[in-house]
Amino acid sequence: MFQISSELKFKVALRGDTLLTSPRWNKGTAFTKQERKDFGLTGRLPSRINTIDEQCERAYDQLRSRESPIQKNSFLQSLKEQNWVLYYSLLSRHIKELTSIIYTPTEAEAIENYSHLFRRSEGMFLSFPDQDTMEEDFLEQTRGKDIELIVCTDAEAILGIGDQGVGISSAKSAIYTLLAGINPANALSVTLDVGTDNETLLNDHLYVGWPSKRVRGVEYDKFIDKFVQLIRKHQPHCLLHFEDFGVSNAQRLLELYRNEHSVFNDDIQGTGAVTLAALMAAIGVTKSKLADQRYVIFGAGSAGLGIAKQVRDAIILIDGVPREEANKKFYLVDRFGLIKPSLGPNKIRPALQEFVRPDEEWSDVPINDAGEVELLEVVRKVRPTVLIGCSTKGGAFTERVVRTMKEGCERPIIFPLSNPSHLVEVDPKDANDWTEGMALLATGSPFPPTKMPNGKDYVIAECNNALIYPGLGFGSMLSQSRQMTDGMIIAGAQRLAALSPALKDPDSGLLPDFQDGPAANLEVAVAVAEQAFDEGIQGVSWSREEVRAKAEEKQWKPLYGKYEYDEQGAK
Ligand SMILES: NC(=O)c1ccc[n+]([C@@H]2O[C@H](COP(=O)([O-])OP(=O)(O)OC[C@H]3O[C@@H](n4cnc5c(N)ncnc54)[C@H](O)[C@@H]3O)[C@@H](O)[C@H]2O)c1
Ligand SMILES: O=C(O)C[C@H](O)C(=O)O
Ligand SMILES: [Mn+2]
Repeated sequence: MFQISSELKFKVALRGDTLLTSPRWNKGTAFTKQERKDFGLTGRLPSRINTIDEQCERAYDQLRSRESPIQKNSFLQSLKEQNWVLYYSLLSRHIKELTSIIYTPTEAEAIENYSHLFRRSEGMFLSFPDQDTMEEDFLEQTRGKDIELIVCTDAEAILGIGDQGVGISSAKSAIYTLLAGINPANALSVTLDVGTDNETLLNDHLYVGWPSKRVRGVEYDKFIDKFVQLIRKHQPHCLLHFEDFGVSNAQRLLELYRNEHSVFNDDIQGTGAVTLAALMAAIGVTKSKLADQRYVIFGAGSAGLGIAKQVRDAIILIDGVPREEANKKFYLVDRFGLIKPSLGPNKIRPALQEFVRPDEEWSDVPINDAGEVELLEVVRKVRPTVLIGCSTKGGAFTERVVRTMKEGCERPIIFPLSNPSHLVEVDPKDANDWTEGMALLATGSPFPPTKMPNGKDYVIAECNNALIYPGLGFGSMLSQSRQMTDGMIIAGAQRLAALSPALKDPDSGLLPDFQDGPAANLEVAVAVAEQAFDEGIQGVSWSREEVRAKAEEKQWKPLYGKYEYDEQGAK
């Protein structure tokens, strides 16, 4: 349980209702008698003074009275709007249970219904038609603030549920606080509203975003550039986290800006890193090497390509394999089947070039009516040891696909990573049954343990980027590196892999449990910051030996401090 720290003291300039309606400063019934007097609250609150434990107990009881996950999500969203300390304190006490409510999978439903559940706006909305005032709008909310983290999205490819217009996902930012201790006052979620091609939203008169088709091409690029340059000008040290951009923009924008600013794309790099960690744990169980695997990746979008590149880079770095040779270990399959040159340039993004398989290799393999090599045929020919899904196609790893894979290798490593839960490429229970308990499994959304043939539970690791991106980001913020380098990301992934419970017991989950997400992300952050020192790109004056102590010191905790009224104090 958290203790009220006598050392935390704040000078606060808000009084009465403005204090009670400030989620950052509100303590509700936990205001002390003295504070009630000093801040004009005595007549505004019932007499009894509660502890944070009592407040959490009450809030948890209220939460439990909501039946469905989406009702619980709405309740927690309201709580966040009322009192940050109480919200994060409650989440911290029930991390595993409540992460699935505020984040994946329930957030998908909240996002889809954003305009109908809308009560109060959160974060910043920068809309295409208002771009002339973008700088003023940005400064209005950020002037005088030390923004360390901006999570931004244009919501074109939210999870696997596609274009959601302004269905904001502020959960990514909340997870930074919950799992890495980022001060929520220093974080900002930004929605870049460039329209939507989602007809349901466009036809919905309650849709709260800009009701127009998506802006694309030069106009889009200019809008994004205006935003990025604004950040470079006014918040040059902040980490810019890109989330859920469409496949035609994600990689491109990352490459465009990553050398100029500390930019991070979660779907590409966060997913690549967490999947690399899970794979390292899996090969620890099978006692093999990354370079010994044959990889089939189904879904060659942001996540699929991010994983291929991340694992390829690790094969080069760790196993010393030349790049060309390492590339050949990957087989990418997308909606048009295996990625090979004869698909033509329209179906192969330039970024996929390194992983295109030669047509000759497939001349003896059956094709479908559209001339494509389907997943089953790829699995038959390649006999992969690793099969990863990030396709948004629920159920794509059929019984035939999984059984065929099992025929070709003893311990198939199968990671169906698409979110939310109903889009999972194979239910882990089925994959476990079809492989007689031999598959090493990890999923993107949380799933319950499955039974092994010997009756033992097999824990399904949650291979979700939330297990690593808060730590990657925190490590970069802590070291004030101007870039998030590949070396920093690999260092984070290696540290996470080293925490795998499967290294001690092969039947345990491949990755730490989400309940241990804060400890895991702290370790990742330390590794990332140390790597920044090793690469000489830290922007701080303290030394590498102090990284851990500085990390612990910097973490925000959901604790009430003592308030003193001061006109010049915080607002
Ligand atoms: N577990 C995680 O941490 C994690 C991280 C990122 C993404 N994801 C999930 O992965 C999925 C993809 O995300 P993304 O960001 O890469 O999206 P994306 O839009 O960039 O990529 C999706 C890719 O899948 C392909 N695809 C669509 N339908 C297909 C089909 N029927 N067969 C084969 N391929 C098909 C698309 O052509 C595209 O290349 C989503 O469900 C997302 O939730 C999971
Ligand atoms: O949001 C998640 O749960 C993971 C990932 O970023 C995704 O897009 O699915
Ligand atoms: Mn995402």
